[in-house]
Amino acid sequence: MNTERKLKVALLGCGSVGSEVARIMTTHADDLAARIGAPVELVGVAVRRTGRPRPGIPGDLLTTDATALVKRGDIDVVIEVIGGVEPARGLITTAFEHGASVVTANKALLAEDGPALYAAAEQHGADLYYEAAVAGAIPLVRPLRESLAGDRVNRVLGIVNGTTNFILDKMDTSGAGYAEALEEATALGYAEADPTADVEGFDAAAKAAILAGLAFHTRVRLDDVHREGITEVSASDMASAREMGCTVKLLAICERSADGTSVTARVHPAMIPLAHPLASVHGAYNAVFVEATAAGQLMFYGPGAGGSPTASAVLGDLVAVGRHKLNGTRGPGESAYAQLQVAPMGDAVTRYHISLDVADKPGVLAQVATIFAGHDVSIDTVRQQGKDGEASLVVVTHRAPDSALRAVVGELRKLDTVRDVASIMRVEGE
Ligand SMILES: NC(=O)c1ccc[n+]([C@@H]2O[C@H](COP(=O)([O-])OP(=O)(O)OC[C@H]3O[C@@H](n4cnc5c(N)ncnc54)[C@H](O)[C@@H]3O)[C@@H](O)[C@H]2O)c1
Ligand SMILES: N[C@@H](CCO)C(=O)O
Ligand code: NA
Repeated sequence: MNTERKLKVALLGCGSVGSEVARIMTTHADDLAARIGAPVELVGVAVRRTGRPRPGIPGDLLTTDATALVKRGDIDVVIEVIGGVEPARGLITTAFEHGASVVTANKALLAEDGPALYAAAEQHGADLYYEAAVAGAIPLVRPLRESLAGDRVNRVLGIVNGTTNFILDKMDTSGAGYAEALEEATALGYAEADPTADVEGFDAAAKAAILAGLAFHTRVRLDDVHREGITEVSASDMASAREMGCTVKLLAICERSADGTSVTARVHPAMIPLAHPLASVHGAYNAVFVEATAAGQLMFYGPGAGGSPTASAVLGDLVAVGRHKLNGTRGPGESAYAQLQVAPMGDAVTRYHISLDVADKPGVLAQVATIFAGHDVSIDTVRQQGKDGEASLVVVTHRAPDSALRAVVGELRKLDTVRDVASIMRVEGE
């Protein structure tokens, strides 16, 4: 080990993740030094307020001037765990300009401006590592960026948001409504005071953009990802899923088209069969399937959130980046050479579960079936239950383009005999 040389690290942000990063850097200092090849020295911690005691962090390391910290010029690695787009973006760019490599957990920033960050890293000969940004502790970024770099990934499908998985799991197991389940997620500290990013699917969509970019070697931005959150999922949707032998999960799905020329990325709630491994992902856990031509199907599972699990991923990146710094090498930069077209949601191929309230009289089923046939959508199953001249009809389709399925629903709504389209949910995982 090179004890003359120290790896100087600056930490930006000392919240849930940052405080755990600082703690593990101290408690595992000897192992980290042995693995990197030089001792790690935490030279500064940027916080919003310095007054509060931070166990294990000497007070003289704390500063409220993050910009001055990243401009010191002697920092090897900046760890950014502030979150959000600004000031994180400016601080990371300044860190590169002053010779540091960067480890970040910031999916929102990467999904918004990843290419510019990569370009800045490239320009200054630095590393940009972000294993913690997707699925917390679960190694997923590095497998896609490195281990599977020789294969052709065709699909990434999984649960990448712990908060929403906790809420949906609670609704499924206890019959609770959405509001009640969200309240419990907030009380347990999974959901933040403002849970919008999680429940509206923004967090999962940012992760989907990052995963799609890595999987398909193509730039995919947050705006390219079709996004639906879980706020409209009702206890009755959950009950119909159960009746079909399914549960409801918020899924992120990134797929290469059948002809290989385009990709789609989407986040939405979907029914999945109880026998599917994703149905057994409970609480705030995450799980992601990666399907590749040579490798076949791989499953990654584990804690996708929380201070300590996320710090594990940050520290793994610190070791990788630290080794490169000492050896004067770099890890992989951006790989977006494939430049595949990112197709709209209408091109995604999926299945629908549609519940309709209809008039219970001759010819209604035929009318409904004609609309499906008119858009080339094949019906898998139909279930009807009649009562007092009205009937509830549940139609499950085979796979079809989302645009065709949406057109079917539009026409069904116009039929006089269809009183209400009570719910529409996609079905995945079969
Ligand atoms: N918590 C998780 O489970 C988790 C999992 C994966 C990724 N992440 C990501 O990690 C990052 C940090 O998340 P967190 O949960 O620790 O958030 P957090 O809110 O607990 O911590 C962020 C900290 O940054 C501080 N901060 C804000 N502006 C600052 C500034 N200008 N200078 C210095 N400090 C500043 C805040 O005071 C806060 O203490 C985010 O990008 C988040 O998306 C979090
Ligand atoms: N809010 C995120 C944190 C991890 O990225 C979640 O619930 O999964
Ligand atoms: Na990860």
